[in-house]
Amino acid sequence: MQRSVRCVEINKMSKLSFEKSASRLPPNLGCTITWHNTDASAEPIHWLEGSSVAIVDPPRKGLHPSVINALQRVALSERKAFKAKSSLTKVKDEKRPWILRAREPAVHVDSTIMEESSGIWPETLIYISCGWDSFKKDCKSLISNEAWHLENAHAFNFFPGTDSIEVLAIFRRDSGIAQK
Ligand SMILES: C[S@@+](CC[C@H](N)C(=O)[O-])C[C@H]1O[C@@H](n2cnc3c(N)ncnc32)[C@H](O)[C@@H]1O
Repeated sequence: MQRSVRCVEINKMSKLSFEKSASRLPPNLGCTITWHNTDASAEPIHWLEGSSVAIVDPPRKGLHPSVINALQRVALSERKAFKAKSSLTKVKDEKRPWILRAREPAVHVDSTIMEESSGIWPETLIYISCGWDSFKKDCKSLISNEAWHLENAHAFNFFPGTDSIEVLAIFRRDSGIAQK
């Protein structure tokens, strides 16, 4: 299967940094990397489907409730119902101009066209946090119904002299529950 990385970012200005970072990657990665300028909270299930690993690096306030909800449902095998619901929102006309619907990549690294994959859902969730309080809240929600379990978490003081703590946490989907 063709390996791929999909990057989702609401701020269109980050396109430049993405392109700069992508240009530093070695050639022939054998991997498709795309950058999508969109609101990940509008249709989170779309971005989770087809990914074996999800990496989230939310702002200080933490993950949007819709993303938490999608992650819980993915882990609890409620994907079918959720996907059906998600397809309905797909055809619905979006009246809110601030909601971006850029499913097509704005930047595509590598020439391979990425195929829509289905049946694959994240088994691993990597959470990078710059907000300790919101991380604790999100962590509680993710592990509350045993959807995910926290495998490992490390705190980093990237900015010595400040009380800013970055947390790198790894969650795994509970395989027993995922088989349901
Ligand atoms: C802590 S920063 C991480 C940025 C990037 N990962 C990096 O290391 O440079 C959080 C990022 O989430 C983006 N963001 C916030 N809400 C979002 C949303 N609903 N959908 C997609 N991106 C969002 C912000 O624009 C911001 O760039």
